[in-house]
Amino acid sequence: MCHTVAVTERIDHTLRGRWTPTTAQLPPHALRWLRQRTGLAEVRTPARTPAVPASALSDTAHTALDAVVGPGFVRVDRDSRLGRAGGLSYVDILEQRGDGALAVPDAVVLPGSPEQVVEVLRTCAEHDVAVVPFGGGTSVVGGVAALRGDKAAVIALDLARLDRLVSVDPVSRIAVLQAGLPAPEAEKLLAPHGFTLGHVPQSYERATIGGFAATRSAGQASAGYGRFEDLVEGVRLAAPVGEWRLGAAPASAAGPDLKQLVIGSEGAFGVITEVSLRVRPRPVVERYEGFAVDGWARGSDVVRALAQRRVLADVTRLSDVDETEVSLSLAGGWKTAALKTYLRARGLARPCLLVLGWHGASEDEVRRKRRETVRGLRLVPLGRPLGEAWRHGRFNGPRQRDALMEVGVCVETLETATHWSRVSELRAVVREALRDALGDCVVMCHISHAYETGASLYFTVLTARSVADPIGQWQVAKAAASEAIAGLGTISHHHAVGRDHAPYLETEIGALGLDVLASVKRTLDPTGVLNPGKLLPSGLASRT
Ligand SMILES: Cc1cc2nc3c(=O)[nH]c(=O)nc-3n(C[C@H](O)[C@H](O)[C@H](O)COP(=O)(O)OP(=O)(O)OC[C@H]3O[C@@H](n4cnc5c(N)ncnc54)[C@H](O)[C@@H]3O)c2cc1C
Repeated sequence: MCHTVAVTERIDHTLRGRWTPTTAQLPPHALRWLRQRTGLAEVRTPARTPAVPASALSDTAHTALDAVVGPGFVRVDRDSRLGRAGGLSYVDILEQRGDGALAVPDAVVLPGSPEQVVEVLRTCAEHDVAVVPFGGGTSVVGGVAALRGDKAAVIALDLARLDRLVSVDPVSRIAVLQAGLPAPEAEKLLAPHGFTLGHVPQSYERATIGGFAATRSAGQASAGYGRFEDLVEGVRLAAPVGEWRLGAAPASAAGPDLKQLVIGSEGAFGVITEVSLRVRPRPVVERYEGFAVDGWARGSDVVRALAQRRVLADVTRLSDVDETEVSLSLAGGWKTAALKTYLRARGLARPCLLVLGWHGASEDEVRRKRRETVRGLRLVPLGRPLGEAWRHGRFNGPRQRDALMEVGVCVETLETATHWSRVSELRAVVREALRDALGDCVVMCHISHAYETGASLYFTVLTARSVADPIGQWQVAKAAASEAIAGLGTISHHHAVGRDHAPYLETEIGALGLDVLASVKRTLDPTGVLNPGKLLPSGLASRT
């Protein structure tokens, strides 16, 4: 295990003006704590500028694409191409820092309408060009890696120009939104109609409507508003073979729900151009509070009871002992010291932080919902400031990651889900696999999505980054964790499959499941131009 601190340049994740530039600095006490726990020492490894090869897009393909989207919307300049080279996983960021080979698209193509998307796909199929649909580019599973498979070139199909609110049906509470709309813009367009989607993942600032649908995303308020797929009423999909529209009614017995073949298809079957979504009245009151429970077992029992009594707060998030300790250690200051004293005084030897948040149309409604949630649980209340502090900092994760990476930390997350009877076992085996693979490391876990039958587990890992092979170091740990998960839980609760989980998909859906998906792909994308190497393991789509 390497024990180093790498002082590096920062990577700017701002794309199209979205994503607040990093300002977070690690305070000295946090750095001291990290050195103690992971053995960091200090060396300098400045980021290198990644190599950008000449574009392999042929002149004929370029001219044909120009004819579809209009001049200026096929871009081959270095900055446009680099800006769409990969997503935001730890490995993506290492590659963007020059650690490892970064796949750069040969061009960025920006269609202006759903019809143009169909034409772009046909043109790409004709000219042997692979297509990577690109929404906000926040994938953390290699979903937007610019892989060309066996094609001559690869484009990033940037959906930024599909940015309209197409219609609102206030009676049915349905809005049709174009796929390239980033979440904050979608909310701005819905607000004058009095509606919200209530979908707030940590990648909210950059992620798009199409990206949410394509990855089966889950937001922080999933207990109240549902996962993204629960909001989807209908989809409009562009495929190389033509257009497919699905979702005629709120419920249907007309055979299997084919919409579900599109939701979660990760750009491998087609490009989602519009989504009909269930919208809800915007909440007037939001209230967040912190609570503590003693130990993980008791904490997960509490969340299970809430889910099974169907009184989960709209936001329900339980940190394990390690995550609670790290939050308190990194926060520092006299307030944290007072909180630790208070927890000890209340007899909590192994405190786990529980954040609960309720949304409603009035103070009365929120008070009623709160009463129903906390009734009979004997939680230790930590007050509204702690809940508000969580809300205030809830998009800070990526910024903290940048600050940690800057001082030489390997920091990454992974997530899964399972049934309640296996939640604690799954947490234990993943922690053990990560520790065996990484040596000195901190592994934290929380539940942020709960269901009557089970919950998601979200892990964050911190260790000293290997200078010699930072990507290999994480890949070994990720493989160990994925193998530990196989058979006990899902390979992904909300991050999707992408490139990184594709080798493990068969363990979850079986060889027959892979064949079903491959045959759907062959029907919609017969020449296999769409997102090679994502969702389905490479080569599978062409298997007969
Ligand atoms: C810091 C951070 C926090 C995150 N937190 C959460 C979280 O709380 N919850 C959560 O669910 N996810 C989270 N994610 C993961 C990610 O934000 C989601 O997967 C999100 O849904 C991706 O949206 P996007 O628009 O950025 O899609 P992209 O990253 O652009 O694309 C994701 C995948 O979908 C495909 N795709 C994109 N748009 C379309 C389209 N219109 N049609 C067909 N395919 C398309 C891409 O080809 C790719 O395979 C997080 C990511 C980061 C970096």
